[in-house]
Amino acid sequence: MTELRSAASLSVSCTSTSYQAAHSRSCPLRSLCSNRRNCRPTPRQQLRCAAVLGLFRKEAQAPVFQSVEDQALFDWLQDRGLPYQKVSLADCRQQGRGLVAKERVKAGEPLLKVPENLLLTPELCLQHCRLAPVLADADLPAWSLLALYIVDVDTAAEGDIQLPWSAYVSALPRLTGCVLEWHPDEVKALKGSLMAAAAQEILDAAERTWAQLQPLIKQAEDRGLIPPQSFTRARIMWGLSMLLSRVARLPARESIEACIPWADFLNHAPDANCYLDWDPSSKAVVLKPDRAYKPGDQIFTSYGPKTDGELLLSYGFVCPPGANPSDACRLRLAVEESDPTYQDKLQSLRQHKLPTSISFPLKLSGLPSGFIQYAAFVEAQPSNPTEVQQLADYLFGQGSFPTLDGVNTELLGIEVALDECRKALKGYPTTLEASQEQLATQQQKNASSVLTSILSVSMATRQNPRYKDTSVERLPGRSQLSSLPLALFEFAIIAVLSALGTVIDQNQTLQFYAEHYPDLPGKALGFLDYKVIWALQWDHIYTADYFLLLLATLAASLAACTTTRQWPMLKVARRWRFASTPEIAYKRGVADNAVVVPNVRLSDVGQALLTQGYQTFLQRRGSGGSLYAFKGLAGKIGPIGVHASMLAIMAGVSLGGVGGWKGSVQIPEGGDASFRQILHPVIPWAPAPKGADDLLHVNNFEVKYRSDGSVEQFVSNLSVYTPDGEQETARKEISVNKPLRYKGITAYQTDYNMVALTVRASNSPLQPLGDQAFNLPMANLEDADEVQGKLWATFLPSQENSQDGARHGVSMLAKDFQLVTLYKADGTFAGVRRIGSGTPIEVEGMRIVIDGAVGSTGLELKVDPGVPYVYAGFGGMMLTTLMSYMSHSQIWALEKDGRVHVGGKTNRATVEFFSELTGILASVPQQIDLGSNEQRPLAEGTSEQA
Ligand SMILES: C[S@@+](CC[C@H](N)C(=O)[O-])C[C@H]1O[C@@H](n2cnc3c(N)ncnc32)[C@H](O)[C@@H]1O
Repeated sequence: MTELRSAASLSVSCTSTSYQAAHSRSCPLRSLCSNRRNCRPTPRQQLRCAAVLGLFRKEAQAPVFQSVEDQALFDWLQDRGLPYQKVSLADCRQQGRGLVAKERVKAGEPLLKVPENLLLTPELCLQHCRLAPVLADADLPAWSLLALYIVDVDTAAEGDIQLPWSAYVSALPRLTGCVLEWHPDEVKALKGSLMAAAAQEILDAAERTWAQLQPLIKQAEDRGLIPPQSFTRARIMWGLSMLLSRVARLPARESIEACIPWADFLNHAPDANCYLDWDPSSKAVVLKPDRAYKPGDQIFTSYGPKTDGELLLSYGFVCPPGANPSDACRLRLAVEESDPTYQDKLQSLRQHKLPTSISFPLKLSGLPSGFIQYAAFVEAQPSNPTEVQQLADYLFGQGSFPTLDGVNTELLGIEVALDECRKALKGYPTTLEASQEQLATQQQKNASSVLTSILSVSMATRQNPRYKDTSVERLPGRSQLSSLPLALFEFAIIAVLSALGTVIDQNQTLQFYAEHYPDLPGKALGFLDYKVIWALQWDHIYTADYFLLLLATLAASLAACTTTRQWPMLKVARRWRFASTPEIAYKRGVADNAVVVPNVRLSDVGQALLTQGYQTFLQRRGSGGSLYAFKGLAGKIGPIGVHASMLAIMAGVSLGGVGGWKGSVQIPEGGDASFRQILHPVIPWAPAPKGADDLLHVNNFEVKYRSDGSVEQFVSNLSVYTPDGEQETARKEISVNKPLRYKGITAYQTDYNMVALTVRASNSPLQPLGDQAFNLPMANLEDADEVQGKLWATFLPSQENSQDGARHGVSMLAKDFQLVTLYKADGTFAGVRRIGSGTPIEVEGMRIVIDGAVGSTGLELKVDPGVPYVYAGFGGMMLTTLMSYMSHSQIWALEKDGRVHVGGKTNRATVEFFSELTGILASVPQQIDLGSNEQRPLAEGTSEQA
């Protein structure tokens, strides 16, 4: 299909199903092809054609590959018939490359579908290998053939010879971290651990393979099949390490071992319960995932129920501590010599042909068979030899578990096991949650740090305190910063300084502080004088550099706590985590809330939880199932919100402190001033507010009095004009607590003054012609000696210039805007007049009428860019504090052997939670037929993983 008709003339619709009809003559694109008679398109060619025509939208979203090798491999796989994939290759950080869902994937849906011709089997290796002539009679095992061929392809590629499968081999990694790549010293470091023998076994097997291949390689070199010295030991070891980490066994296909390109990009998840296998119906290797995935999720498989040690040796990685339910350690149980029935117990064990001590392999996923019986026997305290005998018969013979003196020996066994496990696992993080959280934050480990962590875990298991909690120690900076005591300490200092800032007047002059905090005996707090205030910057605490630094430190503490603790905990809380064993369900809950409920169905438990407002998720597993339910997730979000709100408040305060402008002014009625004249920046480079050049005009200032003469309110009528004074842009009547807000500038009513009296005074030299009123300026005597409160005064002359040089006239005094008191030239009282009353008074030959008083308004102006943040922060804080009080409760339940095992926990109100859980379980209907596996679907609102 080389020549295509013009795309413009096409009206073909094509589906991916038709695309998958590879090599078929029914390809719908054939109708577009001028060469259609001879057209036998390969899938790759079809794809190219379709891409040109824009027909396959899905394939148009082709994955972005990290390397040309990956791209070449994908092209090659498609050429060889890899069907449309719902997954794409992606960089999965910790795990290297991995497969990620491109679209929704359902649980159990067959994925990948790698066809037969893409399996690299030992037969195929024998067929294509350049050494084939010398291998015919060698009867090599599968792994030797696979390794030899991989190395063959790799070596040939170096000499620019492309053997079949070179696209696959070129995309293989050079290192995996498996034990074949370790330095001998690293292997030696395993001495004493359970892994030492396993590591040696792998190394010995690899050496045996090399020894077996060496003569064959030599023969091939001699016969000129391969270049001399090209198949080195290091290369063969690399080939084997590839197999260790990539070969899959296919049970449904006679358990053959093969490399399965594309499928071998799947990474391992310890809790995955699905394996790659041959699917006879689709004639391909498929993965049926055990859970649903949404686009962007990495698809995981299981490499088998392997311990961390086994994973490390073969694959070069370990799971985070506690995350691998298949991880195992050995626990030795024996009857203690101090046991009063020691001899009787030994005798009974011998009678049942059992050793007097057994080392059991313990896994998080389950206990080894016979462990519980043995533990129960060792721990039980029968009172006489007959009871010992009886117990042994029950436990190790055919009988069921007896109840001994009211003690259920089965449960006793479990208790012993749990106790021993707890002791043995002391070196691990204390809860599974802790390890999940670590998983969320853990960085990718390189091979040596992996080794360190394994060593530390194995040493810690032996309770060596040196090695405890190494993963926590790895992040000292962040963990110290997020420590609660540090944050509380910072808080306390900030609170004390803030309190000082409230008590000590801020932003006053040195003279002010010298007057109010003199360096004299009897200082405030015994030490507080103006020198201390000035030196410690307590005159402007909120903008002092150390105060801002403290705020920044507290902000860093809060941010660190949010990112390293709260956020991972929220992520963990949001994750559905089903318990795979009763022990995990118990362990996730707290001890008091672990319950075994017989004769109920898991779906009924789910139903009961639903009605109590729990989000409930049910996962079916064979005849049983697992359930996870939670409520009150908002309680986990709340603390994050509180921190975010505090950060917003601190950011607002700091911004206001350093990025603001401020100033104060007295403007008489009718007067105006530009904002820029009044305001000055707190720091020189603080940006000017938007309306800085506009004019503030005082239309009117008024003091309102109550009927008893007391002041009710100070009211200023203000306007704002454009800088040229032409256009009024704002107008507002302001009063105390009712400021003017204009383009980020806030003008508060803070003070007032009397500027002049408007009078008429006949015979005064100041009186203009006619009876026109004139303004007589008032002096402010507020700060004069012996004056308390406000007082203004003026003098109205009665003569131009007297001959004796003395000034003749009337003195007028006002304490407020209501009354004026008049005094004669000799200082005697002349009378009182109400301002604006119009009643004249005759003094010093003048007839005086006081028409009014001209006031000036005292305004405090501020620009605080942090205000929106502070308001938002406080609003958020109120809401999120309430949210924080909600309990986050989680419940795990697992149906196994006809019983439902339940574990639950909550972060608050534990007593209420326990009684709620008890009530819920009590409300679940009892079932008669425990054998039935049928599970009713949950009601609406319940998500369910099939
Ligand atoms: C079959 S390959 C998977 C694809 C591989 N990630 C790649 O980039 O080619 C197995 C290798 O993937 C990595 N791997 C798989 N699962 C992992 C996990 N859970 N954590 C860390 N590494 C993992 C290990 O390096 C392992 O040797």
